[in-house]
Amino acid sequence: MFPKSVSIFEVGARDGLQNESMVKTQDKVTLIENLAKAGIKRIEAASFVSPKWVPQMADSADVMANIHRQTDVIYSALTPNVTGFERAVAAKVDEVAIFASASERFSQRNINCSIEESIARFTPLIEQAKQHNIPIRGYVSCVLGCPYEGEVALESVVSVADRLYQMGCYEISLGDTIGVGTPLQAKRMVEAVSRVVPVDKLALHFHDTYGQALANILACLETGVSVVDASVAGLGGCPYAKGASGNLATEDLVYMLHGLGIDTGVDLIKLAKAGQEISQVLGRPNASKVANALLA
Ligand SMILES: CC(C)(COP(=O)([O-])OP(=O)([O-])OC[C@H]1O[C@@H](n2cnc3c(N)ncnc32)[C@H](O)[C@@H]1OP(=O)([O-])[O-])[C@@H](O)C(=O)NCCC(=O)NCCSC(=O)C[C@@](C)(O)CC(=O)[O-]
Repeated sequence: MFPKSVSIFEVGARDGLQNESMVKTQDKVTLIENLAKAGIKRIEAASFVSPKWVPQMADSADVMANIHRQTDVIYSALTPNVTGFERAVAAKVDEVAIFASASERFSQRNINCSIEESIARFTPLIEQAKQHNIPIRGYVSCVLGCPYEGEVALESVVSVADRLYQMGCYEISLGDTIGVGTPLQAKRMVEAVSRVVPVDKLALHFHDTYGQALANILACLETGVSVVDASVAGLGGCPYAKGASGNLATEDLVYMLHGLGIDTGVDLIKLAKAGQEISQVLGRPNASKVANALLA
């Protein structure tokens, strides 16, 4: 049984643009505003990580300050530590996201610490977020494979997801960071995690490197999960996962969901135009098959 509706968590402006060389602040703002106009209600708009690590996101405070915000849209940001959280609060984000990994080596490469150290680093951040009444989302990277270790033990995925949930994350987003997973594997992973984290608190975050993301999402929807991360025009990748392409294109996801009779609240044509505009700004082909077909 598929869910009646799916909540789309749009990550193009963060996961997508963190990998692009120096996009103008105004172009980011326009993208975020266009996404909201297309009916997207949850937008990851910024990332308060170290600008030494990811200079592409250094203007996150300016992005947040310049968005013409819609009251029914949640504008979220990544925060790796208390410094990032304080910057996010100053920028008046609606919610923050912490990000851990199920793979030790990816954790070291991405946030310069072990999995255990990352949990310790998140603890004071979570305490402060609770004091400010700011919801915290949790990511687990490398849930279906790691660019440095290859296979990742399912027990590690389950354990990290469980810990982030127990610490107070309201939702756990399961990241196939390098898009290597296949449908049965993805479904089994979600089923395993849902034994410790309720399925209605899980989200799918599948990169499309091997062209499997849509099939993986379809398989996982059968478990009851109803939140899916996606990236308009398939923007992006991860600076610490070489060769990984962007998340599944939001347009392709919306097209499939609407075809299944699943409500998203998104206007597909407006979304496709938003993706086309940012693709033109970046001077790169639009990675959404659906957008290319619709706008032809
Ligand atoms: C975690 C750290 C900071 C550790 O980095 P570090 O070098 O170990 O930390 P540090 O505390 O030693 O700080 C180094 C310098 O950065 C500064 N600094 C420190 N923190 C901040 C901050 N928040 N904001 C601004 N400045 C900061 C700090 O003040 C210091 O400045 P200095 O004294 O040298 O002048 C670093 O590794 C980092 O920022 N990593 C982020 C990497 C990243 O953004 N990766 C991509 C996002 S994750 C992803 O894409 C996966 C996901 C979520 O999409 C899911 C999936 O697909 O799997």
